[in-house]
Amino acid sequence: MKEKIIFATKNRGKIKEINMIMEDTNYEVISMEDAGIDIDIVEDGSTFLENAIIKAKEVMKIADCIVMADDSGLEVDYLDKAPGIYSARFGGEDTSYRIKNKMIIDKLEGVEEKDRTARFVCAIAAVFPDGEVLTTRGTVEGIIIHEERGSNGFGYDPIFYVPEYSCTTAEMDNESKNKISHRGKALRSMKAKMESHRNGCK
Ligand SMILES: O=c1nc[nH]c2c1ncn2[C@H]1C[C@H](O)[C@@H](COP(=O)(O)OP(=O)(O)OP(=O)(O)O)O1
Ligand SMILES: [Mg+2]
Repeated sequence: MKEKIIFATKNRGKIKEINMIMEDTNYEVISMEDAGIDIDIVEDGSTFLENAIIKAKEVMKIADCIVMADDSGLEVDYLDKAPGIYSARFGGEDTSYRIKNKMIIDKLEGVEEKDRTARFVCAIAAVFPDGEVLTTRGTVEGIIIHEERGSNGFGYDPIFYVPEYSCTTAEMDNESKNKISHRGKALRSMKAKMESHRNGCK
């Protein structure tokens, strides 16, 4: 029997990527929705890591299994690393990503290629029923292009171009994106940490 992990997110794009990465483990990842948990979590931490821990601990209050959470976002160097932890709230929480992406492109109008660097950052926290907390982080470097490209992924993927792969993360399939992404890196580190920390504890 696989051990259950509730992933404390309401973002379906994340869940898809996460399920693929966790497929080869002894864990069964279920979404908050599948777990019947519908709570609004206030993400008032000052770092990705703090917010990931807040999300996982909030769900742990009403769960009986391992809870994991991801807090992630886009850092644009020219904008002093904005939107950063405010990525989901940038331009308003309910504003579409078509508009958010356009807002970022507009803010970079006239900015030359070398100054359009950006990165996706992902912090993951795993909280265990015994109170232990494990955390990891992953990043991927890219540049902000001038128009949206691609329709896979979610969020800021259509404007995030990865030079080494000559495409945006929205032009990659889930498997390719997971190989290089902030979330892929953070979650694979978490899998490794869980193996070394938790073996024999159960
Ligand atoms: O791979 C990614 N590809 C494109 N955009 C991404 C990615 N990863 C994070 N992002 C952006 C989307 C959102 O604006 C913010 C995450 O915000 P964040 O609060 O962590 O997630 P969320 O509110 O969508 O779902 P939840 O908090 O329920 O997990 O960064
Ligand atoms: Mg959020």
